[in-house]
Amino acid sequence: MRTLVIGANGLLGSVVVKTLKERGADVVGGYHSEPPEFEIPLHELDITDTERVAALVDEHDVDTVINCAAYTDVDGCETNPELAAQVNGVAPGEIAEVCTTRNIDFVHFSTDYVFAGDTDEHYAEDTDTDPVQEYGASKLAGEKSVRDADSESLILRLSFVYGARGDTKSITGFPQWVASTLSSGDEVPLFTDQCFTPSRAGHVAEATLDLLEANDSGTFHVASQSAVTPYEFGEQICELIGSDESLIAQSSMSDLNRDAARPQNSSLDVSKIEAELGRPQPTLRDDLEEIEGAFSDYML
Ligand SMILES: NC(=O)C1=CN([C@@H]2O[C@H](COP(=O)(O)OP(=O)(O)OC[C@H]3O[C@@H](n4cnc5c(N)ncnc54)[C@H](O)[C@@H]3O)[C@@H](O)[C@H]2O)C=CC1
Repeated sequence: MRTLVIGANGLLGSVVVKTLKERGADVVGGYHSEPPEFEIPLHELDITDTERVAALVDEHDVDTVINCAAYTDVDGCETNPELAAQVNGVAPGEIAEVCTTRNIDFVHFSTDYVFAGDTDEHYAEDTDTDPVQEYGASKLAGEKSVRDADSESLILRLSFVYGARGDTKSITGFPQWVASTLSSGDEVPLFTDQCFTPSRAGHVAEATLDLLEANDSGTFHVASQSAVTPYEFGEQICELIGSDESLIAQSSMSDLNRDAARPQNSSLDVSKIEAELGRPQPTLRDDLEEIEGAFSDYML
């Protein structure tokens, strides 16, 4: 099995590369500007350049393409909707076309932000979509373009991706910010009015490869079974590193002036993938334990 991972320097992409290598697969990586720290064939690649994607697929004779690249800056997408539409909407469909004409597997990732987030329910795969910002609209367009081009593709919707990078093993983003701020003894303001089911990158990578091995296709939600607010997520990080819980302060989404609206509750129903893989999705506590070592710099 030889797999082309596009977006190999992103958080999820780096973890997918690592997981493929652990499973003994040959991996080729495409990255946008900075290469990841892997000893595999690496190529600079813009996913909007479909001819280049096709050339790499042919050059390396890959049998699977996993697209982890996306324009993930939610506020950036709001002010630059044309770029969002091109990178998140059009390009994934063109790559799906490249794959289907060669009869090779294609995996694409989407987001909980395709939903409006104005209900208390968890969203199932077949719930009506209604994104409230350009990022979600562009990702929804990407789902449609992929499905239209390749009905056998796998589309995996994720929610708040976090984890330890596959190459450097370091944590990034929200958990890193919370842990480093707490370990410096500073207060961390965290929203109590937003809710999601965080997707740990390592868990997503394992589930993705298991679905591929089982020859699955279609749309699946891959996330934790725990629906939490950022405040509750922060509390669990605080407990993990042994910090002072009084440093976590309650805040509200309206305290921040951001270009794009966010869904209030974008929690994903994960029962479809649980039934398919025959195992429960992890709780947030399970997931944090898996990457406990990556918090060692912040342990108190
Ligand atoms: N980060 C999150 O909280 C969530 C992410 N997702 C989805 O999960 C997937 C993986 O996201 P992450 O790893 O978290 O994001 P990330 O931002 O860490 O990685 C995205 C990668 O795409 C690359 N990229 C951007 N534009 C590109 C282009 N034109 N050509 C080639 N590469 C390009 C970036 O350089 C980056 O390395 C994406 O499809 C994203 O939409 C879904 C839900 C939540």
